[in-house]
Amino acid sequence: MTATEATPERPGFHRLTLIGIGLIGSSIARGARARGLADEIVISTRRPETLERARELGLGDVYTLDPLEAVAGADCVIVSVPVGSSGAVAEMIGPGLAAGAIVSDVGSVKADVVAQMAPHLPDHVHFVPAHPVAGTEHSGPDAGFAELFDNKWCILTPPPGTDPEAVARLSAFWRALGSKVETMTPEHHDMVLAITSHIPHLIAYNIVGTAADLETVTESEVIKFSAGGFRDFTRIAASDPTMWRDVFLHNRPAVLEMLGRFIEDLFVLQRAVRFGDGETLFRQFTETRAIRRGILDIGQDTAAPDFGRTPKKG
Ligand SMILES: NC(=O)C1=CN([C@@H]2O[C@H](COP(=O)(O)OP(=O)(O)OC[C@H]3O[C@@H](n4cnc5c(N)ncnc54)[C@H](O)[C@@H]3O)[C@@H](O)[C@H]2O)C=CC1
Ligand SMILES: O=C(O)C(=O)Cc1ccc(O)cc1
Repeated sequence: MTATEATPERPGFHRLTLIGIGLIGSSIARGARARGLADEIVISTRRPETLERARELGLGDVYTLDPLEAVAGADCVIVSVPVGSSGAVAEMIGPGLAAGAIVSDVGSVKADVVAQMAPHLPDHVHFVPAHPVAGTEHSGPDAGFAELFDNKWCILTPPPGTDPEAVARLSAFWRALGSKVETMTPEHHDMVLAITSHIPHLIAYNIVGTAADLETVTESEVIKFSAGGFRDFTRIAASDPTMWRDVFLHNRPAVLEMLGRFIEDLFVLQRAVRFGDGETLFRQFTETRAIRRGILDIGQDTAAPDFGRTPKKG
């Protein structure tokens, strides 16, 4: 397939450049290769060891540490680095981007990433930020797999005035990778993801930390008796520290808003426990059970952070 032949029915790119080749970048590479979505895949990353590993795994066709060389002649560039590095990467690649290229990312945060990247991108490219709501607690090029995006959402947040054809081409690419695509504003994305993904990760990091402190008192009991719920939290709390540090540093307003609401609601439950208010507890648990059943009924469970359901890969 060539770039000129690509249509929403026959999606794909001529030269697809992936900057960053960890869990998400390498899953895109594997998926694009498996589904014939690029004539050529160019891979660039910051560390020579990671690039060498990508080469050993055969993830692409061209490998370079030079981001400018990587983006030359690319009709699509996808940046898959921790969100705190998005601006620096955009600054490096900006001068080398070809006219008409689609530039995208996969960051878990959108408003701040758009603010970091947009000033460095020339007017002659189409900037279509994206977030595949699909992942695992693993990271690095070995962790990716071609099916990661199957039946998962990919959210696009194109700035107002973005060429609809570029949005359609990137949507078609993500659909061909297996995703369901939805478009929204970056600000709305950040609020939704704060409560559905970012706060759950913060809670997991916190509860495992609290339990680890207890463990020093009770020796190995926390691990020994850890039943379903806690084990699932430990999976989430094993997620990459750099990536998650960046998410919390770059989605502060939405995370603080949702954390405030969460803490208020937690106090209500704490009060109910303290005063033996079984009615409040029962009502709350009944409501949340109905929400879970509703999610399963409409087949949307893959869209939510899935504490423990994703099979371990890589
Ligand atoms: N891990 C997950 O479950 C998901 C992650 N995301 C987003 O995807 C992005 C990448 O995450 P992962 O692939 O999980 O991370 P990862 O840690 O597996 O890979 C990150 C890659 O970026 C490279 N890198 C870091 N800084 C760089 C720089 N300045 N220039 C070039 N390369 C650089 C690293 O060497 C590595 O290859 C993040 O923005 C994250 O928020 C989105 C959906 C799910
Ligand atoms: O591993 C899990 O359960 C996840 O929640 C993966 C994940 C992490 C970050 C995202 O932005 C999207 C999905």
